[in-house]
Amino acid sequence: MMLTAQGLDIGYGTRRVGRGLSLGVDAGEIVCLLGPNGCGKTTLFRTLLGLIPALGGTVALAGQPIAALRRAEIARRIAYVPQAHAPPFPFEALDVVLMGRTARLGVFGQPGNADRAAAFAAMERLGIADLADRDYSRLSGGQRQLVLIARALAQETPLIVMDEPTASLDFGNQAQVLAQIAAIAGAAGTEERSVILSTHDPDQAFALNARVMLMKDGQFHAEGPADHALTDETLSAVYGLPVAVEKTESGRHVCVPSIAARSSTAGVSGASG
Ligand SMILES: Nc1ncnc2c1ncn2[C@@H]1O[C@H](COP(=O)(O)OP(=O)(O)OP(=O)(O)O)[C@@H](O)[C@H]1O
Repeated sequence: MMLTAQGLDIGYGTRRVGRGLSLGVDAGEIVCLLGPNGCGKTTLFRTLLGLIPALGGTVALAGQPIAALRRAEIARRIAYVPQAHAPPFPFEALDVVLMGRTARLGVFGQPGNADRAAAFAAMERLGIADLADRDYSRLSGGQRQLVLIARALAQETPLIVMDEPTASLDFGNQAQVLAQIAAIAGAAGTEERSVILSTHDPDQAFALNARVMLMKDGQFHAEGPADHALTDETLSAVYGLPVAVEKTESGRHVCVPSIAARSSTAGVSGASG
């Protein structure tokens, strides 16, 4: 197991956001965390990364308790792709990607040509090499997100944690990033790489053939392969409205929320009256 959490209680100081959370991430696996706004996804990620302490339970990386690992040791094992925000001062995009190499350098190490090459290669892989010398703070939200994913790739860790990696991306870039996530997982040289991501789009869990952790109010409501964990019943219960999981002619699963209730009839009677 690349990462295991057992009986994890998460939150901030005395404010408990979730309790009794257990999960494991295997080598090469994609785990998809789904759940409504505020259910605790980001808080769980921060706890798994050791950025905030667990309020109970344990997190272990390759069998070692995260509480006993130094920051640099954690950074060699997990890369974090946070939600993209503009930084307060300008950096070249390539320099942002280069930050992913920092964990691999010694205390006084400066990134060298090999690091710059690795950073640039990560950008090329994501199709954003043309952004390398652009000011990161002036990129679009989607471009910034891709730069942060490149940074995580350049970090060359066995596990990447991504907090809503497609949130600010357009339709085409969402599909591109999903394809990259599928390619990234299970293909890091000789070792297998794992990805754990959160998303608001359950269709993505199907598209990625991911293992799903479906969260509600700080607890796991359902878990397992997408077609097992994501059903009409579980999605309707967690999101609080009727949802139907349907299969398209091409064999893809899509999750369709009910939004029909008022609009059509009200609109028609309003127009005729
Ligand atoms: N620094 C903080 N201090 C105290 N409470 C916080 C802090 N950050 C978040 N919370 C609270 O913790 C709960 C879970 O928030 P979290 O950001 O983990 O949810 P989320 O599932 O990631 O939501 P979203 O889908 O909207 O991003 C929320 O009620 C939030 O208000």
